[in-house]
Amino acid sequence: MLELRDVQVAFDGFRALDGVNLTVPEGELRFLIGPNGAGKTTLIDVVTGLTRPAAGSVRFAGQDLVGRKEHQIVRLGVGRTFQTSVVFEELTVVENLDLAASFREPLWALTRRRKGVSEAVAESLARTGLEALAERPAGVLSHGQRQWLEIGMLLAQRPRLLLLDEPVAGMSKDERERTGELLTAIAADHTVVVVEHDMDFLRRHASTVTVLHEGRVLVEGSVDEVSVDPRVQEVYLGRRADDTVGERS
Ligand SMILES: Nc1ncnc2c1ncn2[C@@H]1O[C@H](COP(=O)(O)OP(=O)(O)OP(=O)(O)O)[C@@H](O)[C@H]1O
Repeated sequence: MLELRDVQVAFDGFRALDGVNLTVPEGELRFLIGPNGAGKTTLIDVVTGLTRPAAGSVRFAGQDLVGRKEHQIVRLGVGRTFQTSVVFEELTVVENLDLAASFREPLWALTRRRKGVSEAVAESLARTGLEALAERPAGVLSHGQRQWLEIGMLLAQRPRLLLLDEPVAGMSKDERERTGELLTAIAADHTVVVVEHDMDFLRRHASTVTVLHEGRVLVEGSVDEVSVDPRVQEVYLGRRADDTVGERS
């Protein structure tokens, strides 16, 4: 379980997070939305140790995360994707997965590794549906396949909590659908937090949505509850929430 209490982050006096309270129970697929600058990426940065909050607590699976280094938080089972790609184009799909998986292994395990793919890598390939592309260089993947590879690279690290920043941005309709199914499948045995703006996507795949605005949690509820909430509509410039939310990125 992930729990943020009264988390505050300030950049030169500007309050990017202004007292965020958020609880994500184990095994939930939680969507995080909010206008540009609402603090969504900052929230992920705080959980993953990239940004240290000025105040508040961040707990995951009984551990306090504040003050820990990024790699320590990864080892506690928290993984994230970035808005920018971390894939090595010259390496094959399986090599990228292998490299990601090795991040959590001690050095002796790397030197003693047998030939062939590890269980974690094989599982990631199967889950993301990339088996047929395993030996292709990552550079030849389509945009959608590349995003799945990044999710696979996270899975290969065997996290318990995954934080995904706009995983369907730039994807085709079919790719979005497959990603929604993938996220739902992953949430069967992980806790997943997804930053996403696309309202159609949320309607199809989200159960609970948290709306951030100006560094605070504005509303939390089902997609239907959230999209008709007057506070959410007002935040999205008084237009129909589903129009505006869909446009922003
Ligand atoms: N390192 C930083 N230094 C200064 N200001 C920052 C920094 N990181 C974020 N901010 C500011 O904090 C606010 C929240 O940013 P954040 O990226 O978390 O928003 P967001 O909700 O993810 O927005 P977007 O949808 O545009 O990605 C923004 O006003 C941003 O300009």
